[in-house]
Parts: sequence; structure tokens; C-alpha cells
Amino acid sequence: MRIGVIGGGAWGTALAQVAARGGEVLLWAREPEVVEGINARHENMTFLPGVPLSPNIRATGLLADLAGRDALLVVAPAQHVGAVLRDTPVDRTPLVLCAKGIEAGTRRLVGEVAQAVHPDAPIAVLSGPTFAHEVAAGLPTAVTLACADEALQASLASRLASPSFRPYASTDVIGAEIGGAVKNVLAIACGVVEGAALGQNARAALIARGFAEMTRFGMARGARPETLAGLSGLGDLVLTCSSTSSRNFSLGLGLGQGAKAADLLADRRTVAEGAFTAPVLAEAAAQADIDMPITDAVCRLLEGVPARAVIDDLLARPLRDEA
Ligand SMILES: NC(=O)C1=CN([C@@H]2O[C@H](COP(=O)(O)OP(=O)(O)OC[C@H]3O[C@@H](n4cnc5c(N)ncnc54)[C@H](O)[C@@H]3O)[C@@H](O)[C@H]2O)C=CC1
Ligand SMILES: O=C(CO)COP(=O)(O)O
Repeated sequence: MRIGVIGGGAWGTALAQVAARGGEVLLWAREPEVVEGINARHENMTFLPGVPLSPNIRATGLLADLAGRDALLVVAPAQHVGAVLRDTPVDRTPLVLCAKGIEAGTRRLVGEVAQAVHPDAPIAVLSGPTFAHEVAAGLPTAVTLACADEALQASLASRLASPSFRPYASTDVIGAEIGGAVKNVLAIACGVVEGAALGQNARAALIARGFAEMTRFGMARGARPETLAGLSGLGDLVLTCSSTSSRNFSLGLGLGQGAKAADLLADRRTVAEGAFTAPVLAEAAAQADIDMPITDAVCRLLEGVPARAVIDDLLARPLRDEA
């Protein structure tokens, strides 16, 4: 299976490294310096510095070069997947969606965006607790690889699997997507708890109540509870809610310490998906009458409301049943 990767950020590069264990890989990157660095020095100095990359990875700046690949890993940020896929030659090429987010304006999950652009392409979703630098360094990692077509799932899984990279099978594409999209918003909230020094109890409470939000939203959209409780949901939530290696957690940390969202987001080259997903997730939840107070709180923080006021309002909500 000849793999192409769309996106030369940290995660696209790490996944190219995973795929390169089983053969040559062609990676499309938007930045000419990333293309040049990978081809000339086997390193992505911009987004994954210090990791020697496999010589099996070749980079290109032309999406047209991806024509004829047997599968494409789609790893552009969620807000750009539609635009990039429109310029990519895809016929019935399987698209493995690896971005985590919901498209602003349309409120579509990345899989729905891909399906709208390339209706004949089979869709799979790869998601889970996966910091790019650990995957690229070959540390043990497990992911959900979801696809409605079980034979395609099995061939993608066997192409990508190695002793340090274990894809678990699922047919719940929506569930795998929703876990990854929602956890980014909750990771911002967990960072705020850390930044405002609210303590370990508060963080555990936020993870549990955040998981309740993820479950309510996911179930309303047809996700299966076992997917949400698995690697792509709870697994990724726990990872990104406990480490400053998470860009979303780090954004929240700054907010909790009193920095302004606009300042923290200005000039960043790396993506904190939760900042884009939070408003659209809150809109989608409100429209479906799903209670998501933590998501709403993250939206207010991103709009510039001081962390202290947002935290006080969250804690002053009426008491309710846990279930
Ligand atoms: N970094 C990680 O550890 C992981 C990231 N992801 C997800 O992978 C996706 C990509 O994130 P990263 O690779 O981390 O990115 P990154 O933060 O390392 O780099 C930013 C990426 O955005 C791209 N970009 C910026 N503007 C663009 C535009 N107008 N059109 C197309 N691309 C544009 C850049 O070319 C670059 O590839 C995100 O959805 C993220 O949530 C998922 C799992 C792990
Ligand atoms: O999705 C991730 C790990 O699974 C990466 O999280 P951040 O985007 O918050 O860095």
C-alpha cells in the first residue's frame, strides 16, 4: 500500500515516520522549507525538530503528486481539510482522517467535510492519545482506527502497525471523531485549572465532568459509548488534560494565569484545535439542547472573559444529578 500524507505539521510528519516502517511514503507539506528539510536532511525543523526521519519519507509541495497513492492520511488542521482536499487528486482513494476538530460555519466533523468533497472515497478515522514527538521517537502508542469497511480497516491497520504502534479496530467513525474533537476543548479547560492553581481534585473533577459532556454530545450524534470510553475518547482526554506537551492544555494554562486569549493565539505557528472547535461545538450543542457547561466556559475564556469570573460562574451552577 503506497501511502501519501497530507500535512507536514508535527502529526503528519510523525505519521509519515510510522508509515515509513512499511515502505516509501510521500508527504505533502505547505511550507517549502519543510519540503526542503525533509528531502535534504531528513528532518522537519519547523514542526518536529530534533527527530531524525526515515529516508523512506519523501516530501513534495505539490498536492498533484499524491495522485495514484493507495491511501492518503489527511493531517491538515481541521479548519483547512476541506480546502486542501479540494485541490488533492482523489478518486476512490481511501482517506484516513487524522485531524481533530469541527469545521466552523458548517459544524461538520472532518469526515463529513471529506465526504462532501470526495463522495466516492472511503473514509477512515485514526485517533487516540498520540503526542507526535513520542510517536516519532518510536515510543509505544495505541490508537483507534475506525472504518465502516472492515476489510479496508484491516489492511490499513496492518500497513501502519508495528510493535510500537497498535491500531485497534472499530466501525464507529463518528465516535472516533467526536472524542478527538471534544477532548481538545476540555484540555483547554484543564490547562486553566492548572494555570489558576485550582488543585488536583478540580482537575480530576473536570476530566470526569468533561467526559460526561463528551458522552452526552457523542451519544446524541450516534457515537457508541464504548468508543467514547476508549482510546480516541477518554484515553486522549486523559493524555491532553495532564501534560503541557498538549498545545490545548498549554493555551488553557496561559488563560488560567491571566493572559489574554488573543495574545496567546496571535502568531502561533502550531495549532491549538480546541480554540476553533469550542465555539462551533457550543453552537451545535445549544442547537441540540445538550448541556455543555465546560465547553461554554471555554468559549467565554476565549472571548476574553477573565478566568476567575468564568470559574466562579461554573462553580455557582445549581446542584444536579451526576448521571
Ligand atoms: N501534534 C500532535 O501531537 C497531534 C496532532 N493531531 C492533530 O493533527 C492535526 C494537525 O496538527 P499538527 O500536525 O500538530 O500541526 P502543527 O501544529 O504541528 O502545524 C501546523 C500545521 O498547520 C498547517 N497549516 C497552517 N495553515 C494552513 C492552511 N491555510 N492550509 C493548510 N494547512 C495549514 C501547517 O502547514 C502545519 O502542517 C490537528 O488537527 C491536530 O489536532 C492529532 C494527534 C496528535
Ligand atoms: O491530540 C493530541 C494528542 O493525542 C495532541 O494534543 P494537542 O493538539 O493539544 O497538542
